[in-house]
Amino acid sequence: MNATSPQNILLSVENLTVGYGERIIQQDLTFTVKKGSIFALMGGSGCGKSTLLKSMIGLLPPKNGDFLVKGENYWRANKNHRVEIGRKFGVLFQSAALWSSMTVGENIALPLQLFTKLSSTMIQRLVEMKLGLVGMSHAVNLYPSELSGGMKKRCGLARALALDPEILFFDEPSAGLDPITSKRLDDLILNLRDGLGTTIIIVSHELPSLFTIADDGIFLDAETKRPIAHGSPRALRDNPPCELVNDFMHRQTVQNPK
Ligand SMILES: Nc1ncnc2c1ncn2[C@@H]1O[C@H](COP(=O)(O)OP(=O)(O)OP(=O)(O)O)[C@@H](O)[C@H]1O
Repeated sequence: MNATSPQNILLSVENLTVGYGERIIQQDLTFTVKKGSIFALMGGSGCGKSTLLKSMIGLLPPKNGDFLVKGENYWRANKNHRVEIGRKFGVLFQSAALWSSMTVGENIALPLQLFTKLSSTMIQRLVEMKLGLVGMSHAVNLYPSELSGGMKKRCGLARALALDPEILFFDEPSAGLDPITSKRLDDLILNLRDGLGTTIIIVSHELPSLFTIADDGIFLDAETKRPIAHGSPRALRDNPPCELVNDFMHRQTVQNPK
């Protein structure tokens, strides 16, 4: 199958406009995400990356345009059907958003209890399996307050994986992590893509991480409120289409000139 054939397209964003109230944040957003790719939403602070992500995960209805998931029109579907389509999604927020009053194991069990009819023994097994995937089996009985930032991220990821999502959305996964922990998270994300075939949409400012893991993406501009470049972070770094993209992609990568 050709890499860009329609069968390979998992998500299509078509002429999407997103914003809050009367305020438009981004418009004319048109792009596709291929199955099994790691797709980056890039751009400077405040350009609207998280706003677009919110529209893609069902938290913010778009002002215009369409968002198709495997050919199904997400926002034009009725609410029940939209929830059903959303069952394909897993989300990891910047804060990991674990419930503080529950242990890690209980946090991961919650979506399984809410959305499946599995027995408690089976749920327990799945919790152990998901924690094993992110290397956090030992944390099953710990509370979020007992975890470091990196551990919280990995447990948040285990919860995002609870329902075997086809599509994972990450909002700034590396924020606040040291470079080694951040690199481990990159490896984990690559393993999910390569091992489970998960498609990943990622918002991140971490250029080294984006150059390592992302194979496609879109660059949003705050001033024109439009996307100004498409392509992988590596391609945009090596062949920037304009000065803004060039500055963004090179600012942190020019190292040891002599
Ligand atoms: N709930 C909200 N209501 C109104 N305006 C908002 C809301 N959330 C964000 N904004 C505004 O939308 C614009 C885009 O914000 P957004 O968080 O999407 O940008 P971003 O590209 O993700 O930024 P950063 O990289 O700094 O996280 C900003 O001007 C912000 O102030």
